[in-house]
Amino acid sequence: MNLAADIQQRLLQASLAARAHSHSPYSRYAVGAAILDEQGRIHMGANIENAAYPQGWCAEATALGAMVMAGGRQVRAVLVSGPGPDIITPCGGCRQKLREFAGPELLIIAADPGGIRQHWTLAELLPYSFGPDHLKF
Ligand SMILES: O=c1ccn([C@H]2C[C@H](O)[C@@H](CO)O2)c(=O)[nH]1
Ligand SMILES: [Zn+2]
Repeated sequence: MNLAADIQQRLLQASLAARAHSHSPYSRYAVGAAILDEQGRIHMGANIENAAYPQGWCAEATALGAMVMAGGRQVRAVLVSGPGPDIITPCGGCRQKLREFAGPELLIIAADPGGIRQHWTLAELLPYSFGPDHLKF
């Protein structure tokens, strides 16, 4: 995995700070996400649940929205933090949402308050993915 250690630490701190804003009174599973965009900026998000359960959304979705509204269009890396001890992995829907703004080489990092736990590429988590290029037929 080739993302500088200091940038990974910045993503970790941003993700944990975002996680503190989680609105997750139903699952009590607070999640934070930090996205590194093509301009080297970091965008943050937390999961936001809803009393009408299906209307809640994931931390990755919040962070993607923040990135797009700031003008970012490429995700270079994403760090997702959960409560631990089990390693968090982005849900299937978020893997696809990330695919819109990144290719198979996207670095996905999992963490918890104890630190970074795991690295994957998007290709590992979403093989044979459907992406924007499929619509250039
Ligand atoms: O990668 C993940 C996995 C789960 N959740 C949220 C959705 C829900 O609010 C809670 C429990 O599933 O965690 C995320 O935000 N990101
Ligand atoms: Zn998700």
